[in-house]
Amino acid sequence: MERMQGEGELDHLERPSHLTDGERVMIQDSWAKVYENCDDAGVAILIRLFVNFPSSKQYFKHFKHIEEPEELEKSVQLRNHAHRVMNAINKLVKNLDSSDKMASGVRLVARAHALKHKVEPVYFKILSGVILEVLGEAFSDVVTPEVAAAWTKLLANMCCGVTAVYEEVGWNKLSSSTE
Ligand code: HEM
Repeated sequence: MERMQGEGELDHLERPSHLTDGERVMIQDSWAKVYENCDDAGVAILIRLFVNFPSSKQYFKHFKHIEEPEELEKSVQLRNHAHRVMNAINKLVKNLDSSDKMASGVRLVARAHALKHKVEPVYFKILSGVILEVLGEAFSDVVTPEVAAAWTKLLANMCCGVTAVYEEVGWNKLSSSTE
C-alpha cells in the first residue's frame, strides 16, 4: 500500500520557523550546485514522487496510467512540471531575504494548485519529503545534515504558506462540494 509520508513522518514540517542568516547561506550555496543540474534533479525528484506515491499521478492526465520509471521519464508533461517546480524553488531561494516576495510566490503556486489543478494540499508535504530525500542522496557532498535541516525549515515554511492559502480559498468546502 502507498505510504502517505506527508501525513506522519513529516509532521515536523507543520511548524513555520525563522531561517537564520547561516541557514539562508547554506540553502543558497547548496541550491547553486543543485540548480546546475536543474533538469536532471527536477526529473529525478518527480519520478521518485510518482513511483513512491502513485496516487500523486492522478492530476496529470498525460501520464497518470504510466508505471514504468523509464516511460515516465519520457513524458513531456512530467518534464515540464519538473522544470516549473525547480524554477519556483529557484525563485524562493533567490528571495530568501524578502519574506513578502517569498510569500507571494508561494501564494501564486498554492492558489493555482487549489483552484485550477485541485491538488490535495498533503501532496505538497509529500513532495517536500521527496525533495529532501533525493537532494540528500544525489548531492550528499553538499547536503550535510546541517544543510538538510535548513532545507527542512524552508520547505516547512512553504507548506505552511500553502496550507494557509488553501484555507483562505475554502479548500475543504471546495473539495466536498464535488462529492
Ligand atoms: C513545490 C511544489 C510545486 C511547485 C513549485 C509547482 C509549480 C507548478 C507550476 C509553476 C505550474 C504551472 C503553472 C500553473 O498552472 O499554476 C504547475 C502546474 C501543475 N502542477 Fe504543480 N507545483 C508543485 C507541486 C505540485 C504537486 C505536489 C502536484 C500534484 C501532485 C502538482 C500538480 C500540478 C498539475 C496537475 C499542474 C498542471 C500540469 C499541466 O497542465 O501540464 N504540482 N505546478
